[in-house]
Amino acid sequence: MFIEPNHHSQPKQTSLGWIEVVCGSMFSGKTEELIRRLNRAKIARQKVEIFKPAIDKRYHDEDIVSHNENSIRSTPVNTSEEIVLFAGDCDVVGIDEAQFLDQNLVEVCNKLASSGKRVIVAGLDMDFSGKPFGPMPLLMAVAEYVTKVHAICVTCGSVAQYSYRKVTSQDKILLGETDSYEARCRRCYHLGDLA
Ligand SMILES: Nc1ncnc2c1ncn2[C@@H]1O[C@H](COP(=O)(O)OP(=O)(O)O)[C@@H](O)[C@H]1O
Ligand SMILES: Cc1cn([C@H]2C[C@H](O)[C@@H](COP(=O)(O)O)O2)c(=O)[nH]c1=O
Ligand SMILES: [Zn+2]
Repeated sequence: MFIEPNHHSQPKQTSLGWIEVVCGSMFSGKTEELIRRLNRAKIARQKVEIFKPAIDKRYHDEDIVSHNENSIRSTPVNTSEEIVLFAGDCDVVGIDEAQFLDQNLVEVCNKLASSGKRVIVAGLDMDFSGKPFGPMPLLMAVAEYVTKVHAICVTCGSVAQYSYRKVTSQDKILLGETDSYEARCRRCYHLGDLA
């Protein structure tokens, strides 16, 4: 649980920011947790700017939407550098689906945090094949705080950290929901179709 700092009590130049990463599999609650932290920052009257990769248009062009239909308005970006341009003088930067952004996101987040902003990044730590996804592992390395959230294995009910792909595509990027993916624990993930 994070206690939101009061950015109004200190001049911006003297306060350092930081990076928080929220990671895990699909359906683990990353977006819910991101929205929760951003809404609390808004309640604290902090200026919040929220971004998502433009390719993720599953539910809505601009809104970030969780699997249980919580939503928050965001700005779609094509590159991580656009985040620096649009962040302006905000106190808090939120980024969802960070796994789809370029590796430069690490430098962008460091720059934003060093300029006094709280940066909250959510994304998949692993792709469907169990490999680290995009800039997420590097972000986890440089972040002050990393929260790994877990889903429930749809096969056995255990704690799930894998996003099991139910269709044959081997493309790293394949947008989808329960049509193409399910959350699985280690055992059921490795059992594959036998689970
Ligand atoms: N297998 C599952 N395990 C846990 N939650 C699930 C599962 N399938 C669907 N959900 C729903 O997904 C919600 C989390 O959605 P969301 O925050 O969008 O996850 P993420 O961004 O990690 O994919 C849960 O609160 C729950 O309502
Ligand atoms: C595992 C995996 C997922 N994706 C896609 C599928 C969804 O569109 C998003 C993840 O969304 P969520 O908010 O975390 O549920 O990523 C992909 O393209 N490749 C993968 O390997
Ligand atoms: Zn299982």
